[in-house]
Amino acid sequence: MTVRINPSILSADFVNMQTELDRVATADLVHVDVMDNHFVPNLTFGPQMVQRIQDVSPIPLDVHLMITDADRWAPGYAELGAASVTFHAEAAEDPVKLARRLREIGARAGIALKPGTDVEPYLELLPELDQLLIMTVEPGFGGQAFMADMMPKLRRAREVVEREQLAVWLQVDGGITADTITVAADAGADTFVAGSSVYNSGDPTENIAALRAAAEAHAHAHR
Ligand SMILES: O=C(CO)[C@H](O)[C@H](O)COP(=O)(O)O
Repeated sequence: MTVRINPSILSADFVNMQTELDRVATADLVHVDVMDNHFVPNLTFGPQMVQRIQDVSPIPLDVHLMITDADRWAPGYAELGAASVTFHAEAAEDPVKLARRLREIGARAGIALKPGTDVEPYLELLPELDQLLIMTVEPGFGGQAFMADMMPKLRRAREVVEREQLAVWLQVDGGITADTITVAADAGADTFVAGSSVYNSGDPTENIAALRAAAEAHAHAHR
């Protein structure tokens, strides 16, 4: 199983974004948290900033929209060249229609589930998706503690992906460290978003390598 490490620039220095992107060039995709202060109580940036990130990033963009009215805004992020665009299940009127639109434009389409959102109603949508994001913190802020009680959702999604032989990436986001990543890998995640543990101490390249090694050991042991 391929493991992907996606550093979250929510923990980066926004004033030196180009340098911060270059520091995570050994990762797979850069996770870009778009927050509107409506869907979550925090505000980051919008399409103009993400366009500039796209222009200068050494690796592809994994855009995570924590915004209301995803139907209106999500296609623009696909159009600017993001490799993947993930919206929250509650934020789209018709998640399947929006996922199809994103794929038509050429992006990978993802749905994100907050901790309080049940996975069951979304399992049948998996064939329409390229990735499913199981949040392991309440969306909105970096630096929160990993919620291990989300693992049953992940195991359930992994079960369906394996049974149906789907090429859907299972992503976790929130509180991912070299310790917690092993728990998420054991439960079936293959794509790991990490903000604080990549940027907040030490060297991002070494942190990414440590996360990758820990996840790979468990992803392989698991299957
Ligand atoms: O989506 C997010 C918050 O809503 C962030 O991507 C996530 O929290 C990453 O930060 P950390 O690794 O510090 O938990």
